[in-house]
Amino acid sequence: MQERVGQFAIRVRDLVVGFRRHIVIDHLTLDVQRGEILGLVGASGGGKSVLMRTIIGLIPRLGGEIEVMGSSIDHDRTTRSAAGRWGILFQQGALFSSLTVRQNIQFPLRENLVLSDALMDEIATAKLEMVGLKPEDGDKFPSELSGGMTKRVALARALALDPAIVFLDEPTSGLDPIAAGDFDALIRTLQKTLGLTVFMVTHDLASLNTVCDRVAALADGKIVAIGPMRELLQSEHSWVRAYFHGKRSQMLQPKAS
Ligand SMILES: Nc1ncnc2c1ncn2[C@@H]1O[C@H](COP(=O)(O)OP(=O)(O)OP(=O)(O)O)[C@@H](O)[C@H]1O
Repeated sequence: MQERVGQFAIRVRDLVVGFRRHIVIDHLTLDVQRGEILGLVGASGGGKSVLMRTIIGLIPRLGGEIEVMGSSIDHDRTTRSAAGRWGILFQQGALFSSLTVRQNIQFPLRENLVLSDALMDEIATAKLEMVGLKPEDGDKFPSELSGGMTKRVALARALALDPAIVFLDEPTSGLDPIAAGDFDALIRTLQKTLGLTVFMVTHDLASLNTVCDRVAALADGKIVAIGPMRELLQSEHSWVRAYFHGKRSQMLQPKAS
């Protein structure tokens, strides 16, 4: 099939990443389509975070090519020039504990733009609303937030610069199933209303089932299967089969009547 120009938010070709003699990502190729929610699964320590951090230019690569929204990613020059192209939600939320929620959301704005205080406040209030929080939550400090609220604030901060892509590292970890389901619904709503591309590392089988358009499985440093969840469930790859058809996964799947 001929590829349309601009169809991909992220294109990774033949990527190699390693530390000393330890190769973590081994000639990996991956396309993420614009506007899709892609879930990335893989064994613990298998390289999911390394892949995500390499795509956003935080880790240098040993070989291969990375393109994000049509621009190639260069480890040394990425951080500043990339501002606004993507937002990131790290695993623990990573909010600044000495700043209020509002100041946390405004942090990327202050770093990258020159705006009046009034406009900054307006933007922070709009982002809070976008993630289902109240304007008065903006005055709280991170220590006063529940786990679910922390994730929402971290998401609001990731959205501060109106990015085209958001990277989410295990967004529902540590949340109870109801809060996790609510967060999944929020991600889906934002993807639909803002046309976001979402790259999500997750172990959460419910998220993979309900939110992701496609799921990519990382094993042996490569993407060994990619497609809608129903296709992943049919994969013959031994690790993918063990992941989705192992005892714990079976418990989550409805029993045939
Ligand atoms: N800065 C670093 N220096 C050296 N080794 C690293 C570094 N960052 C990651 N690694 C190694 O790379 C491998 C992949 O780590 P990574 O954090 O990407 O795994 P993961 O798939 O995200 O795991 P988990 O699901 O447990 O979070 C591990 O062996 C880890 O020790």
